[in-house]
Amino acid sequence: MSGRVNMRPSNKNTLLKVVILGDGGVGKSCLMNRFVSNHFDEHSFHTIGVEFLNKDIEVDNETYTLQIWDTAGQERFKTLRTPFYRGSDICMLTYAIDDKSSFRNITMWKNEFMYYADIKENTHFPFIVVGNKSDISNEEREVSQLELETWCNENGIASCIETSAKNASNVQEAFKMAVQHWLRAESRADRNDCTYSDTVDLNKKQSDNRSSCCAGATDE
Ligand SMILES: Nc1nc2c(ncn2[C@@H]2O[C@H](COP(=O)(O)OP(=O)(O)OP(=O)(O)O)[C@@H](O)[C@H]2O)c(=O)[nH]1
Repeated sequence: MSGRVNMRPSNKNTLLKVVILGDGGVGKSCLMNRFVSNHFDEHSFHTIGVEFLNKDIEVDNETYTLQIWDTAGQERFKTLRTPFYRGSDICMLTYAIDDKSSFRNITMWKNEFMYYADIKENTHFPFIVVGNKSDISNEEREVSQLELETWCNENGIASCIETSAKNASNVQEAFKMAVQHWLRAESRADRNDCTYSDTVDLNKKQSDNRSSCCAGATDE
């Protein structure tokens, strides 16, 4: 028996909830607007609470509907944003590469997300780290790509990318990378569940109304 079990009808898009977190001013709203409407606002206002937009994306010949939640990064809006973390499929931890303190704070954002989304430690949750404003000059840069990669390695995060919402560099790629990361996490979870079901004691009497993650699996 092989392969992961796809339980959804093939004509339905998978809906993925993506939450974008990071300090106020790093460009979360601009990233979402660049991705959804290919638009950039030089004078973007601070977000109050949360806003969300949907956008379809094709990855590996499958279409996914991303429900993107743009949150308010300012500390005073914490109680307005945290109730929306639960049920997220992907978390985008965002900083601005010309703002070192926003980079240092991604640890705080990760912890805040884990706590309010109720994600257990050691869970392979699909985080992606995004260093935005890559259009700035070298003189203005405060966080190197090496620092980004080192932080991700130390924190067990496999996906990181530098973007510019301003000139659209890597924005599509960041969301695509996020979905690919989610797919890897899903297939790992499926494998773990199937490993469990493979080791069920067949001599033990089982109830008739049991459910199995591997129901409908086919031999290939
Ligand atoms: N140079 C440059 N500026 C950007 C980029 N993305 C956003 N900005 C600017 O950064 C400022 C803040 O952008 P927002 O998208 O509102 O930031 P935010 O993270 O949503 O901020 P909060 O809503 O307060 O959490 C705006 O003036 C944007 O024009 C980028 O890629 N490059």
